[in-house]
Amino acid sequence: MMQKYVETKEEYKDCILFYRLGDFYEMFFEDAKICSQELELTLTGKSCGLEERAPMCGVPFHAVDGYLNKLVSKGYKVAICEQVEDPKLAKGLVKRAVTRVVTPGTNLDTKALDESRNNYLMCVVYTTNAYGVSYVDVTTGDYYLAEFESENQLLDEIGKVVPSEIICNDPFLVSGIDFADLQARLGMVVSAIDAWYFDEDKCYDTLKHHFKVGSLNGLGLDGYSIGIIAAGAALEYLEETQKISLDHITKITPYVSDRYMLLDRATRRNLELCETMREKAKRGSLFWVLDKTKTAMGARMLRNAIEQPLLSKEEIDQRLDTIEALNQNAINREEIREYLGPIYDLERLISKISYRSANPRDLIAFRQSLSMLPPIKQVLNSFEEGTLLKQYGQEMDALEDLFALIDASIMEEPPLTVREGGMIKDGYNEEVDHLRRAKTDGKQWLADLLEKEKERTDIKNLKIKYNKVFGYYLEVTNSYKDLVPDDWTRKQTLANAERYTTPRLKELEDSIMGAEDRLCNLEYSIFCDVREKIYAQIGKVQTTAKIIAAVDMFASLALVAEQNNYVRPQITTDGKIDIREGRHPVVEKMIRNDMFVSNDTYLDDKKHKIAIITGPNMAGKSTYMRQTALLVLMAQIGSFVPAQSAQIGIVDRIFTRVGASDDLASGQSTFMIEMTEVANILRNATKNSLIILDEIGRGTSTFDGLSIAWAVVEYIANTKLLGAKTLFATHYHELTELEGKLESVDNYCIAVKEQGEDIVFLRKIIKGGADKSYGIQVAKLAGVPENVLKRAREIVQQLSDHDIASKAKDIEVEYEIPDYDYGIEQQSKRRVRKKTASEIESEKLGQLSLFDTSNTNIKMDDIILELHDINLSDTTPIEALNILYKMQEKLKERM
Ligand SMILES: Nc1ncnc2c1ncn2[C@@H]1O[C@H](COP(=O)(O)OP(=O)(O)OP(=O)(O)O)[C@@H](O)[C@H]1O
Repeated sequence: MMQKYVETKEEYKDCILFYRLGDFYEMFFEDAKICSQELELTLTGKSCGLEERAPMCGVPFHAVDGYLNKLVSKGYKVAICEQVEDPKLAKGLVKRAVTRVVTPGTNLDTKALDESRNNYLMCVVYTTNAYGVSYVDVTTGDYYLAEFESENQLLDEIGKVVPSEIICNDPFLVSGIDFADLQARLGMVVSAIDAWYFDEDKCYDTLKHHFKVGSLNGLGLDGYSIGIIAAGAALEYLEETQKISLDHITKITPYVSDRYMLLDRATRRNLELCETMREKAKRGSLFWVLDKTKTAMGARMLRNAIEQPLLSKEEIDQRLDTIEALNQNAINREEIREYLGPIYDLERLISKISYRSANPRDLIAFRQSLSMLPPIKQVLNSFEEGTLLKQYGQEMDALEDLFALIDASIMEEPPLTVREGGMIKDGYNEEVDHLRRAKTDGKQWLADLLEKEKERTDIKNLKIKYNKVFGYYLEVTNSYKDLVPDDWTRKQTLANAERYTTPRLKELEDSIMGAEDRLCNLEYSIFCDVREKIYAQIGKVQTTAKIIAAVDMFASLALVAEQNNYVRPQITTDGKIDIREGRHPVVEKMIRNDMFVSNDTYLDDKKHKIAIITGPNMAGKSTYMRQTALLVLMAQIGSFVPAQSAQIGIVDRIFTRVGASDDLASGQSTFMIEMTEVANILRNATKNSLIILDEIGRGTSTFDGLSIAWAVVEYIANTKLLGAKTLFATHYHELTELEGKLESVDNYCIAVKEQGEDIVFLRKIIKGGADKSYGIQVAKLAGVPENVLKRAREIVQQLSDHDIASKAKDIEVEYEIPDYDYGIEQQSKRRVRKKTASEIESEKLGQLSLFDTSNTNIKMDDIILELHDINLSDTTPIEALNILYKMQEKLKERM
């Protein structure tokens, strides 16, 4: 047995092997150690012919689901090895085989999954210069494919889809994506699968075979090639590892990127669309505010809509019309929502039916859901001709025949198991009724026999009992033992009773038990037949489920709009964003008593492209900018928006660069991440994009930061270069000078009121630049000790006496200094460059006079060698000062 085990384990090296032994799944060796730790199981041992006993632990077969889910949710893959023949009939060792491999992306146990999100398995295939991607949710049958040219686009897609598991071919792993990092950061399992899965011909054949078509032409996949490979490989992998029917995957949808607004992964995270940045929680996200859906299907559709704002005015307007129609008829809306309440997850139920694991209770849940369809259809039909809702009403199949079928066949409260009978309703099948009667009549037969034997033997407390081992028997307590007649046969002796059978009792037992067995088998086959009949209509059920999801999503958006006083945005294509009295949808819910202060936004693609926003810390700059991005995004998903009025010119992309991101695990410095994101924005934004930049340049020295920020604004403002609409928050007040210099830049600030030494935040955005930073006042609010504040005030005073910033502007001094970035050979070569910010700052502080090496004949090499790793621009002024000071000391020594 252990030898067989080792052979099987060899085949499933990357999985934990659950090896079925009787009523347990056992794990051995390393697997046992992992499981004992992760599942808190006792580690025992088993002799296995080796010197040491094999570490072993096990879980009971009937409770396996919980343990499986625990392992899978921790990112393990589990191979289930079952006994595939009846142990009683086995000659020698019982045959065993792996029947399923459970992984995070293929978990079918819906109890373990978040119902408001899809559980995707993503397959990525990398060829010379493109990525083919496909993602499948086995629990719903959703199946997509896409193609991307760059790694960046692929990572954005991963950020959108958030699959639970990625499978890929080898080149993908070596193409530059660090999959261990991906695994750690995104918490998803990434693994390479065999190359044969990606064989092009085989992938085409897999798809043709699955969709039962002679060619792929009819599937709408024209123009896709590598995407098809990913799709074929994904399907093949599922077939191989799951060994379940995949018939519920009835269509494949190509992802059409020009239908949706492009949101990169940093923006998704920064805008907290479906989860918050830090806690990764739903509460505090846009989804949290907008989700009042009643069904799991509706929640998933809403989440997908939030992740994919639209670009077409027609499509957006159609959604807005739908919400308006629902709110003009709030009674209908609430009626629909009431009917939606009892609807279970039809998509996941029909998938369960498709892979034949649905039990009778699932069918009852299905029936209960179906019972709500006719009234919903009726309400939908009452909407005006031409509306989407009316269209849904007309298209929706209320599936009354399936309801009638389950209603007539399956009992109201059936057992969970399918093999023990008690599922099929009386009157549905004649033979079932007949066998049931035999069962009840059998009881009477037994009662009659008992009476007769009591009379004959005079054993007063004679009983007929039943157990699984002995079947029916007569039980006599010891006090009556002497009265037992000769024709009874003893079956068992207990401490104070004896058990007997008689020929007649045996006869009755046979017919009763026979009826029981036949009934169970018959009920099971009828149940399977009902399940098949439902399965036969899977296409209709899936279409109806999508309509229900959409209706639920719209009803939710409508209700949220009404409850929170949102307005319908006016969607245009003129590039103008004109929001009056806009509010942040999440922050306004988080703060108490309607304290949120609304603000206007005006941007266009001509004279008001860029708004530079200054104002003290805590004033509300970030909130304001995110609010603008969120309102545009909400409008483009077709939702009403929190404002008094909003005119939204469709944007093709939203980019954000906000605060420190949580990419620290990737091993990059904060400043490096900041600059990477800025670079990404400048490379990918178009003149129709909306860009949110929050304090860029903050991560480096003041002057470098200011210069970068300045140059970025210039670049964006220049129509020939970029010309995108931009909100730019900054603490560099110097940037406000750009208003005069660049035509399309406006200054705004968030107002505060001074009250003695303190400030009061007014949260109102007004024209003009802020005059002060109020950093110390905010530090006071945060509880920084008074003596620190006092000292800070003194330093501010000193610094402003020097007025570094204004003098810095005039400095154009150029002097010779080696460039540290050059190779050793070139280091003595003198280059001309301007002073760095740190040097100027140091100079102005009067603590160091800058040295000039031009009149000395010192070779710089030695000093440079020591300073080689130090980049001045990455240091604080004080550090820069120290470095320069050390250099000066060394120079003095040499001189
Ligand atoms: N319009 C508003 N109405 C009411 N409260 C607001 C408003 N805007 C912001 N706030 C509150 O002020 C807090 C600080 O806002 P925010 O983080 O946007 O400030 P900030 O100016 O970006 O600060 P910093 O420059 O320090 O990053 C928010 O958490 C929010 O609770």
